Amino acid sequence: MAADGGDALILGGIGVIRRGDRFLIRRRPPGTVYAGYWEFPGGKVEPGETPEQATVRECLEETGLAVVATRLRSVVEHAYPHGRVRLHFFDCTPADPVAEPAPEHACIWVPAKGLAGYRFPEANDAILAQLVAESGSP
Ligand SMILES: Nc1nc2c([nH]c(=O)n2[C@@H]2O[C@H](COP(=O)(O)OP(=O)(O)OP(=O)(O)O)[C@@H](O)[C@H]2O)c(=O)[nH]1
Repeated sequence: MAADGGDALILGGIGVIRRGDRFLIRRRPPGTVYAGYWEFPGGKVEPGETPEQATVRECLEETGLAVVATRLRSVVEHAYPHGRVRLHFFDCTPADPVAEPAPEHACIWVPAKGLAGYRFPEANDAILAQLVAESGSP
C-alpha cells in the first residue's frame, strides 16, 4: 500500500445545486486531479463530518453560496487512478433565492441539457444522465 494510504477510500460530499432549471458547476482549478474538468461543487468529507455537512461546507467554500441539502440523490463509487471514491451527491438549493456565486469562483449555471457540453469526471456519468432525463422531453 502507498505511504499516503493510496488504497484508502476517499469519501466525498457533492452538491447538485439547482435553481429553476439550471445547475451550478465549476471548473476544477489547476494543480488538482482532473484540472480543467467541470464538476459539481464538493470535496472530501473531513473527520467528524457527515457527507451532508461536508457538502454544505464545500459548496460555501467553492462558490460563496450558502446552500441547503434537500435530498441524498445517490451514492456513487468509482475507482480512479488516483484512488477509489465514494461520493454522496446531494440535491441542494441556494439558501438565498437570489444570491449569486462569488465571481472569483468562476462558477456557471447550466441547464440540464447543456451539461453534456462540459467534461466531467467519469463518476458523474450516471448523475448527468439522470438530470437530463428528469428535465423532460427533448
Ligand atoms: N467536487 C467534486 N469532486 C468530484 C466530482 N466528481 C468526482 O468524481 N469527484 C472526485 O471527488 C474527489 C474529491 O473531490 P476534491 O478533490 O474536489 O476534494 P477536495 O476539494 O476536498 O480536495 P483537496 O482540497 O484535497 O484538493 C476527487 O477524486 C474528485 O475527482 C464532482 O462532481 N465534484
